[in-house]
Amino acid sequence: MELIKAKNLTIKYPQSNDTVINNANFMINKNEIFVLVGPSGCGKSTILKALAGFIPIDGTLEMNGHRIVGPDWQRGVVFQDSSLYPWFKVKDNVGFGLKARKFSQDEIDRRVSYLLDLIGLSDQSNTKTFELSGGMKQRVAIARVLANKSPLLLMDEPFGALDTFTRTKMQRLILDIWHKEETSIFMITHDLNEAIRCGNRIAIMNSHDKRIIQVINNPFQNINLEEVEDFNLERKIDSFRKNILKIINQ
Ligand SMILES: Nc1ncnc2c1ncn2[C@@H]1O[C@H](COP(=O)(O)OP(=O)(O)OP(=O)(O)O)[C@@H](O)[C@H]1O
Repeated sequence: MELIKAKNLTIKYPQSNDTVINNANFMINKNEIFVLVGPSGCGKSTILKALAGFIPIDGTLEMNGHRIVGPDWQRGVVFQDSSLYPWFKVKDNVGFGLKARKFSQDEIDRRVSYLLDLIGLSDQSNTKTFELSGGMKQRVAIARVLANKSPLLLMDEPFGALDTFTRTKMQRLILDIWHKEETSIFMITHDLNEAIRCGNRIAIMNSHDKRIIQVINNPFQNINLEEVEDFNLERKIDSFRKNILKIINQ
């Protein structure tokens, strides 16, 4: 089932004559992880900003058949350095959006406690956010977005600032969250192994077409490439990765 539909999506930033995205056409299904890869500067974040409703577009961009005209709770955004309130307790950062939407304190407490359990930070509920590690902060940022039950999470290099070990753990967490919350995820990454581990489908941009040029099904989701011992499987994944690189460099 289709969640997002982009038809002839074209984007120019105000005060610039350059067309950054030119006639892009793609769709994102309900309950899928749609990962976008491509070279630096090709327009990945611009597409994410359009999906979030942060920037004006030409063409059509719809969610559940309704035009995206601005930011709203239905699309939650997680950036590489998500801006949490450092002096807030962890639980207050997670419940912030719900409070703003005037949910009852009971509902907020219930949802926040469930989410802290989900991200493994129940013990840090009352800790001030600035005291957390980078990986923990990113987990709080994800929980804060999940609190709103947005049908679509938009993630721009969410683990880009984390070390490899923490990153691998976060990828597992995302897959776990995705199973439990039945949400859809649009994720940008520079790391092809991350794309292969997380994505149901991988969308590819190159440096000159200004649009998504191909979307491929990923048969290797949920496989942690660092743990693969089967030589044949490793070869298959390697050839899949090389194919993606070939398309990026086209
Ligand atoms: N606010 C802005 N105003 C004008 N031009 C912009 C703005 N933001 C981005 N651009 C331009 O749009 C193009 C695409 O940028 P974008 O950030 O979407 O690329 P990206 O693929 O996400 O890059 P990266 O992988 O390095 O994050 C670039 O040429 C960039 O300079």
